[in-house]
Amino acid sequence: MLLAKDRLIVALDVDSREEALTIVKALGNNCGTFKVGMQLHNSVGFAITEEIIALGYPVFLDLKFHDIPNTVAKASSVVTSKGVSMFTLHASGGKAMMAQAAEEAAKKADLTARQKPLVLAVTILTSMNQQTLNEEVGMAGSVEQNVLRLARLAEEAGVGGIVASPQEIHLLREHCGKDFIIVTPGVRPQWADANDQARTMTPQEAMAAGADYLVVGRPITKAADPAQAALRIIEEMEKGMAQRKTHQ
Ligand SMILES: O=C(O)c1cc(=O)[nH]c(=O)n1[C@@H]1O[C@H](COP(=O)(O)O)[C@@H](O)[C@H]1O
Repeated sequence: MLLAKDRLIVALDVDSREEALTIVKALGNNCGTFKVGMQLHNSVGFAITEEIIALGYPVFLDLKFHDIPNTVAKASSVVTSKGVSMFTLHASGGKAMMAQAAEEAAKKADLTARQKPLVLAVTILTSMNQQTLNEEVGMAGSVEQNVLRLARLAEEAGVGGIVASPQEIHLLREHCGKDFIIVTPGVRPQWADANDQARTMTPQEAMAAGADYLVVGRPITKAADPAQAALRIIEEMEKGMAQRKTHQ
């Protein structure tokens, strides 16, 4: 049984190795996984992912692959060979893309005796709302309908889980398998700014709704005391997990 702190993923959205390692050292074991995204990866390359793994922390490499199946499958093989624990692709890349990525990652993990990474399909970005989805992107239907459709496609394709906003967790828990992992960014404690996130909930609400992991960036990394902010969030997550148990 994972503790609340093991279910907290901290997004290292910074530009340099030094800034990233300062946060990693400040938080230490007060989070389960560090997320390296396109900002940090494109600034300093794979070296930072390898360095954090060498320090003994799991890394979620969030590069959100979205390309033809062969290209994404090969990229999935590469990131697996680096020893990442989780990585992302866009569910809207389609079933074949997701299935081949999951297959290649599993094959590479076997070949290199690495752990099999959790492949996560991003459904509808948490920065989008009903209006941007329908009017800008041109996807018909509600956000919830689209998240659920893409989540089902991801499950059929054989990836391990999805990324969705906390507001869809109840729906996903109802319709997806119980072992299908739900990772939720767009998490905002009452004391933090929403920034560019549109579909938010507090850490307590997201855990009570049934999230497996929360992704939190700025409320921790931009806090005056990141370790203290992480501890406050973990306490809120614990309360949410306790509520979930009494509901089940
Ligand atoms: O894939 C993600 O991690 C992701 C998907 C999504 O829909 N929304 C989203 O915010 N994220 C990531 O989650 C993190 C959220 O950071 P904060 O908004 O600073 O807490 C960022 O690193 C985003 O790239």
